Amino acid sequence: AWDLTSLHCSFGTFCECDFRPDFQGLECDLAQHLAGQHLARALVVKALKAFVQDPAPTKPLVLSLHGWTGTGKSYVSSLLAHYLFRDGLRSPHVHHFSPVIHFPHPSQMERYKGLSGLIWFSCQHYLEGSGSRKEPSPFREGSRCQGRSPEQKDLKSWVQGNLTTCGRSLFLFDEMDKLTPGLMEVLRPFLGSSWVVYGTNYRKAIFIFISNTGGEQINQVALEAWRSHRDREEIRLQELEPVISRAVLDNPHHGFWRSGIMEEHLLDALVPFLPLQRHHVRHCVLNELAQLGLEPRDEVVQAVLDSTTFFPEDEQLFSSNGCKTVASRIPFFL
Ligand SMILES: Nc1ncnc2c1ncn2[C@@H]1O[C@H](COP(=O)(O)OP(=O)(O)OP(=O)(O)O)[C@@H](O)[C@H]1O
Repeated sequence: AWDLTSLHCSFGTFCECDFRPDFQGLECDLAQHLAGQHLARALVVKALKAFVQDPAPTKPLVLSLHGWTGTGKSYVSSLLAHYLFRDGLRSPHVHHFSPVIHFPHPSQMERYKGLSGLIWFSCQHYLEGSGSRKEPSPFREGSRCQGRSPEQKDLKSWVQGNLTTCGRSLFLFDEMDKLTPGLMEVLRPFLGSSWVVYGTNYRKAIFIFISNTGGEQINQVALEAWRSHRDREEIRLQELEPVISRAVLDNPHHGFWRSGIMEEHLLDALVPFLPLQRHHVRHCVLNELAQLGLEPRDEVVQAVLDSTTFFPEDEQLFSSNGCKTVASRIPFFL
């Protein structure tokens, strides 16, 4: 059947598809619910605003999110999708890739890259795979494949096809540190300013890459700041950027390894997520209780905190898995 919106989009560089940015809502939600991430919050909002308000960006927006597990990387990505697209994560223009689901076999890398043959990108497979994620994982909000039939495509033509349908597409690449090296090379041309896709303003796309790479180094900077009695909010991006870059460049399991993406400065921002402390975990518990429509009960908050493990051993400062398991542990204490 003809999809008139897609048809219209494919001819119009002005096309915004279901892109309906609501920055006020985003900023409000982040301020209220995102715990302990002053750098990520400021950086993401600033980069997005500048990008979206530019009527003719010279390149797509490319953000790389880094940090320890459970610190809010996927959570922030899901909020971005929610406040940028009318249908949020269900929008047909929001695309999520996870290596273990979409690129599981290193031996088939050439096929994934699109250099030979075709592979199945199965939405159904994605949805079944998402079952392992813990509620309220942002990626479980129903089918983001809705309205799209499973495609038989390689990564390059998949991205290109989606950009042709809608220049204002959002691509989320999860677990970048579990990718077999080489695959991301095919994305490199899309991230700069020279790629030409006929009839499409691909420069309006947003790419978000997520990984734990650099997490240990970020934690170390946060720990040293704490030991020297510096406020966490005094930690600056300039301290973290070089250590994250180094960690990525040194990690052969990271998708950017030898891809040229870092070397050619195609990333617009490295976004650090700091390790979460006890009061941040408390914040997460309160968020979760509110979401469940429950009163903030002290004994529940305390029980969740008591069941959280912290590191390093001496200081017991940072939550071992951030807020990742907060939602799944709350029911035990109700
Ligand atoms: N900084 C935070 N503020 C508020 N809630 C948070 C924060 N970090 C995590 N959470 C909560 O914990 C859940 C899991 O976090 P999330 O999936 O975003 O972690 P992650 O950093 O992507 O972890 P991983 O690296 O393991 O994928 C979120 O859905 C959210 O409910």
